[in-house]
Parts: sequence; structure tokens; C-alpha cells
Amino acid sequence: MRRYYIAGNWKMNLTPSEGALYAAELAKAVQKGKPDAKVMIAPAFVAIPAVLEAVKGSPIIVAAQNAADHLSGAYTGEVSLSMLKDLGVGTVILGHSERRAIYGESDALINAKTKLALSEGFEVILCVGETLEEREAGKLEDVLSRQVKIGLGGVSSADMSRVVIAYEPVWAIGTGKTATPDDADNAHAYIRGLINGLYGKDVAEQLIIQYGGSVKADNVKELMAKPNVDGALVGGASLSIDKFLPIIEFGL
Ligand SMILES: O=C(CO)COP(=O)(O)O
Repeated sequence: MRRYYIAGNWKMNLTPSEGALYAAELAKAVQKGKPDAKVMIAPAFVAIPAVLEAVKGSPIIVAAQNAADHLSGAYTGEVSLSMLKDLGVGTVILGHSERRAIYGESDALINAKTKLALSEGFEVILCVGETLEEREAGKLEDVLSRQVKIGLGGVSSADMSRVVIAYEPVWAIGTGKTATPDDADNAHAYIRGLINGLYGKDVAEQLIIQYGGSVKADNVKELMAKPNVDGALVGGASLSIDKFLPIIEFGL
């Protein structure tokens, strides 16, 4: 039986009180229904404690959207993995295209964060994906290869059981443009091939690869039907129960 993993990245939306109300409602719905997937939500840092409290006793995983590349010290404005661990968070999204494009995070920095998070026992959702310019210039494979190889540099085969890759073509994020299920499947197959080359067949087959970019109730089923698409990283449509619930209950 296939394993699916659907994640909601709230980005800089929902205050702690809004997030807690929504998360409590989602936890109730998840316990009543039968989601077809493992379900994760990633609130803003300040909303994490309230959201953790709201989902207590439910199978929903609460993740962070980012973390610093150091565990403590003089890094004004940053939040460390040890702080997140202290709250009870065990999953972190790293290398989101908004971190790369808006905050200038390099592949080397994302790799440092990935290695630190894995050594601290976290599960890492490593985001990769090309811009429209890169895709149109025929550089899709070069970009994915660079982001995967540098992002995972020094990560052991054993630690790969705690790595998820999210393929998020930048041109499909928040734009309403979704990659076709075949586009997504082809990119995922390429990524799986890279992992096969780096870690071998078993790790490549076990790897969960999520698709992200304008995932909605009306396209999720088609995407999940593809052999290399094992889940989704959802932005806008993860912000309300009426939009997110049909995504986690895609019913293949
Ligand atoms: O960036 C995303 C999730 O991390 C995707 O965002 P949208 O679903 O809003 O396109």
C-alpha cells in the first residue's frame, strides 16, 4: 500500500489564536474522518505552542517552516532547532523557495541546516524547484541536481529515512498555475533517480517526494495518482478547513 504525506505550509499567515482555533477544528475532523495520508501543518514560530496544544491527542504533526543553522548564540531574530525541540517539534521545512529567493538562502546554507536538523533528530522536508526562467532555459534537471546534491551533501544513508523532498516549481507557487500531473511526475522521477545514484535503490524507493504549487481539492487526486508523487506541500489551500480537508481526504 502506498504511503502519502500531505503538509500544510501556513507561511506568514494565521495568528496564534487563529491558528489554534483552526488546528483544533482540523484535529477533530481528522479524528472523525480517515485521512488518506500522514498530515502535517507548519504554523509561524510564534503560533507553534498554541497549535501543538490544539492538536494534542490527534495524529497531526506540527512542523516549523525554517530554523537557524546554529543551536544558540548571537543570531538576532533567529529560532534554533534546540528551541523547537524543547517545544516538542520534530519536523522542519528547509530550503523553501521563498527562503531561497527572498532571504538569499544558498544551497550551502540549506545543507548546513539540513545536517544540523538531522543530527538533532528532526525529520527534514527539503524543498527544491526551478524558476520559470530556469525551466524555459532547459535547466530543470541542472537546478534539481544542484539543489538535491548540495542540499544533501554529507547526509548518511541511514539519515535519509528522515528526509522528505518537496518539489515546488517556483512558477506554480501561489500563482494558480499547477504543474500538470505528468510534469510533476517527471520531475519527481528525476529526483528519485538522483537519490538512486546517491544512495541506491532502497533509499530511492522509500523516499517520499511531495509536490507543491497551487495544490487544491480539484487537482489533488490526479496528482496523487502519479507513481512518483507521494504527497503534497500545500500553501494557500492549507489555510482553511473547507479547502484543506478535501486535500487530506483525496480518496484514491
Ligand atoms: O509554497 C507552497 C507550499 O510550501 C505552495 O504554495 P501554494 O499552494 O499557495 O501555491
